[in-house]
Amino acid sequence: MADKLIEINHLKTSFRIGDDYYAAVDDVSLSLNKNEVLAIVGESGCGKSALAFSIMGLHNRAKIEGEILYRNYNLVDVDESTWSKLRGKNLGMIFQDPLTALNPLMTVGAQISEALFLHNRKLSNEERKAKVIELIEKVGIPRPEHVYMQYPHELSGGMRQRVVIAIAIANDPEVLIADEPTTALDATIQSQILDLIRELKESMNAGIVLITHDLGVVAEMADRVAVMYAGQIVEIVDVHRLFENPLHPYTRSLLNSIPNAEKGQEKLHVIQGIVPALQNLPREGCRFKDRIPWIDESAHETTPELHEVAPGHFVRCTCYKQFHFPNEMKEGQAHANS
Ligand SMILES: Nc1ncnc2c1ncn2[C@@H]1O[C@H](COP(=O)(O)OP(=O)(O)OP(=O)(O)O)[C@@H](O)[C@H]1O
Repeated sequence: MADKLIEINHLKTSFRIGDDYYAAVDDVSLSLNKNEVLAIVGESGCGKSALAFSIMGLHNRAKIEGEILYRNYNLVDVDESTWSKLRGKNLGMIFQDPLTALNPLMTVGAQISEALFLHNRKLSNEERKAKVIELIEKVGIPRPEHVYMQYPHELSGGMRQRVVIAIAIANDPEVLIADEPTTALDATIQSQILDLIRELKESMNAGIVLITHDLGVVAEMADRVAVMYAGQIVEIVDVHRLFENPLHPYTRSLLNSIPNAEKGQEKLHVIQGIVPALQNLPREGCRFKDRIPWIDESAHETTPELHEVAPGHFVRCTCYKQFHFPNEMKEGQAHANS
């Protein structure tokens, strides 16, 4: 695990629905390296947050199997008292919605101060206050002394998200999980927050797991990308190859659904359908197969695996070899018939 901060092996996170358990994260294996941003991307409902919450030990009613190796811990097995030492100290989390992440009844200063106090009792009150002001400044909030005394509702959405980030980085975590950190913000503020996370990555030496459904954010921020579909990783590769040579049909359809000025009026290829509910997921076979019915059944594996098709480029199921968009097929046939 030389450069690996976290190594996840065969992680399965299942929720009880009725009398049975259903896996929202199913046999996920991946690692997070030092100083990298690993993006987890996929449609709503594909299991991104379930994965993030599993890494942070925040699913108290789910059944979690497999391994999440961090230092000499398997985070799947650690008890709550160990978690209270690790969470917020070694592993920080930036939540999606700053309004629900912050306590409306506590001032900004008190909330950041509490995050520091939980893991560092040695600081005097004055030292802690100075550190809080420094953190408020570090996340780019003007007039830190004034903001120290303010309540969350007195700040704009972008400033509130900066406070959430100040809390997440208060104890210099080496792993930072950012779950859709800009979804609740408008476009200008979104890019400021992304700039801030990028700067923090440089200054903190942290590994960042960035959960997003936005491929624009992926292009700007990620070093490596794991594409998730229906609880499974379907492709993992570095960000350059993801955009230049996407292989899994799901990845290709995600990329083709981005509006692009160069494409002009050309129609976007959008794959119909949605991620099935957990109870309706097929227990075997390629989970994406129903959304690409024009691909021959024999192209899919019975038990799809992640194949390393080039160094560091992994793709699930052999169906990627035969995948094409329906219109490409028509063009191909037209050539064949001419
Ligand atoms: N506590 C829970 N109990 C039962 N099912 C759950 C629970 N949490 C999540 N799920 C289900 O697990 C699946 C994955 O959900 P998850 O929130 O991880 O998806 P996501 O990719 O993060 O989506 P979004 O981008 O909308 O947040 C969904 O089908 C969801 O309904």
